[in-house]
Amino acid sequence: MQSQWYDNMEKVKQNIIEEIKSGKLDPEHALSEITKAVCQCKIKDTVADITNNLICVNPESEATLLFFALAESYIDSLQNSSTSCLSCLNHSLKDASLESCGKSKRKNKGGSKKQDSYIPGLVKSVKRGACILWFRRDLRLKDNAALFDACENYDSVIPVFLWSPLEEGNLSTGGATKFWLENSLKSLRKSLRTSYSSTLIVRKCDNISMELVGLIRATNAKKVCWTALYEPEIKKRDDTIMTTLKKMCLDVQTYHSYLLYRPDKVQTEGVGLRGIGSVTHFLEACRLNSPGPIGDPLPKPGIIPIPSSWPSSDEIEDLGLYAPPRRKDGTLVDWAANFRQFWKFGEEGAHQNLENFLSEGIKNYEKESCRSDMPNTAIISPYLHFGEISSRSVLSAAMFTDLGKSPKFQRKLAWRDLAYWLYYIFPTMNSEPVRPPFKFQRWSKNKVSLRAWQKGDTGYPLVDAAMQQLWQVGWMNNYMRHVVASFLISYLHISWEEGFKWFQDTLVDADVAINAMMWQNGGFSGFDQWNFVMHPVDAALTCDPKGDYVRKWIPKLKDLPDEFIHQPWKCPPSILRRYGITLGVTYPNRIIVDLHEAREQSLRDVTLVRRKFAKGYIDKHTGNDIVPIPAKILLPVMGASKDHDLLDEESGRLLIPVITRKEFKYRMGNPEAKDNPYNAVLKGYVSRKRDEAIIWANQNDFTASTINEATLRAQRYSDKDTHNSSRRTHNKDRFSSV
Ligand SMILES: Cc1cc2nc3c(=O)[nH]c(=O)nc-3n(C[C@H](O)[C@H](O)[C@H](O)COP(=O)(O)OP(=O)(O)OC[C@H]3O[C@@H](n4cnc5c(N)ncnc54)[C@H](O)[C@@H]3O)c2cc1C
Repeated sequence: MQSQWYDNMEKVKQNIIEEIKSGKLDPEHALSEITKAVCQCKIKDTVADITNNLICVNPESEATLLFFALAESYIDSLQNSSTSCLSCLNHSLKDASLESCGKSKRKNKGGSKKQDSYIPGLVKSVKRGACILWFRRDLRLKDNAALFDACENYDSVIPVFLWSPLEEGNLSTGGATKFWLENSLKSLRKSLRTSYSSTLIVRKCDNISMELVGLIRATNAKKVCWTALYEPEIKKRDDTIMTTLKKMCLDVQTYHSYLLYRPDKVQTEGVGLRGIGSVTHFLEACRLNSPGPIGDPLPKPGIIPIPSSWPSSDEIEDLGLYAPPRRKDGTLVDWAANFRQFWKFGEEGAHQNLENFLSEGIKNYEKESCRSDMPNTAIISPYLHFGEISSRSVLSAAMFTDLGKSPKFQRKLAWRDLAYWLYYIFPTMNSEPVRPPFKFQRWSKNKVSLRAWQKGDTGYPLVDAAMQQLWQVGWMNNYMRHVVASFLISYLHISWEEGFKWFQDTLVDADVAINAMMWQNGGFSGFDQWNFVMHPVDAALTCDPKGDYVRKWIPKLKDLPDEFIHQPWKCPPSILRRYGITLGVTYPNRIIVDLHEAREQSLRDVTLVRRKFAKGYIDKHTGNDIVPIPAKILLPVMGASKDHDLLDEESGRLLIPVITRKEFKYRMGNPEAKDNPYNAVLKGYVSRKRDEAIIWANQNDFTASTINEATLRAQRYSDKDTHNSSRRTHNKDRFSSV
């Protein structure tokens, strides 16, 4: 077959060359003849065969390459004749190959997934001057479609990173993320220099649009491209930049690789709006309505063509991303010293963590991703945030390993996309409750409690260890985020907004969309609502059973025996003394003692607000909260489905019933109830042994049993109370199986 099409092409070529030589055909016309021959199927069967059977199945095959080499030889022989016409041929070839690939893909349905949107490296374009590649949160060389395309099609590629504190400041830019960004940029620039003799131009500016225009003029660039981001504010800014550049007759292109599914393409047709906010609903919407498979990751580009001269650049340090404060004596407070120990920044670090996870951690992921004392999760969130690895690469690598097909891990990646989709629909998700009545929730303004939580000084070792980890390395696993969020919201009664702000500043993966979604869900007011509350002691039985995690992050408690490590207030004073611990001095006393009462107060506060706004905000039949959203906001995501039953004609709003915690519904009907059959507090794996050990230690230590008697009695009483009120029939932590 190969020789057959080669003969055909050869015949076409000879004919055309003869005609050019004899003057019957001018070169421009010749090109259109070739275009017709190839694309309008004069040699239809051959071309279709090749493209269908070779290109899609194996883009690197000899036959495929030969096919395009032949096409290229025409281009070369006619190089000087007409650029516009050449590029026209090139486009036609590309279109033809894409079209045929589409046919082939359909034939291959159910078989291996292939790149659906672009076949790299098949058609060598006529190079078209310089291209500015505007790096943002895609700081990688692998699977970077914008970079790949620029390298394929332009004479030179100018990698640029622009930092405008004015424009980006509100969003992803807490202290920890800025530190991360600085290091990530350094890593990218190093890779560009060592592997490609290229570089990264960085500039600090006020107005990114103007800076880009300046760069275009200085480099005579013909194109600017970038990877799309989806935060509403950034998108709006980017749309304006695109309009400005297009007015300059520039070629401007955006690529979509930040997420698995573009938020503006996910629709609820066939799924409806009920269940919105849950990952199951989201995945179903993607399954039914996504435009196509996500495709395979692209390799790094072979070469990155460099310009003959580089525009000027600031130093990365000049961007002022990491600006540690100075002491009075002038020395720097290098608060990120531990970050450097813990993290390997950049693309290499991302792939290393993923590989470690896929060879080890994933084995325990399904059942024990909650463990804070073991590296059972991927630890890739900051890399995903800054695009040092694409989520497509993560998914694809995971799918290669049997264990990586773990549904739980895949769902976690979907959670990330869900957050962006919700933020796209609800652009104020980071600043106001999605459920309107919760604007009026009573929250504590106690600054001392907030500070204690932020600094890890609550007196609850599990909470404090997590907040210490956050402070020292900018990260904690998902389970621990739930523990500290529950403590802030349900026990300290401090608004989720404070938690959101603190996380934005201290997490290296701080991500407005995800952070806001999670804090709203924890703070009762999100599209979803956690049906659990983490108990600050009992959760440890699930995530840190021996206390190793606490010992690591609070070394002053490290010598405490296992049974006291999560509740030092129960430890006999003689043992505390032996290990040099004085509660209230070397380690704080608990900022709240009666956890049960604190939780009850939280329930009362929620019930109060729900009762006050029952009319219009609670579904009479199910007791679920209702979120009213103007229909016009949701029309773009609804496709052809209209969800008529949810439409309130009078107000033009869709009244969407949302997931509501069972104990809230129970309390609505029974506000004075003393019982709580749906108690959401997770008790962890109840350890009889641990409780017995505590009793024994206290009975055998005279000092303890006298001095601490009152406290212990109160504590036992409150424990008993909480325990009795829980009607759960099994001890397994529900959340760990989510
Ligand atoms: C209150 C709260 C705030 C959070 N804020 C952020 C944040 O600002 N940025 C952030 O990236 N994650 C946030 N998360 C989600 C989650 O805790 C982290 O993504 C996860 O702990 C990162 O660790 P990992 O890479 O080992 O995750 P893995 O468990 O290995 O999961 C792999 C990837 O899936 C994604 N993912 C996992 N869980 C979630 C989730 N619940 N929601 C969305 N995506 C998820 C992340 O990109 C993660 O890297 C928050 C969770 C809570 C409870």
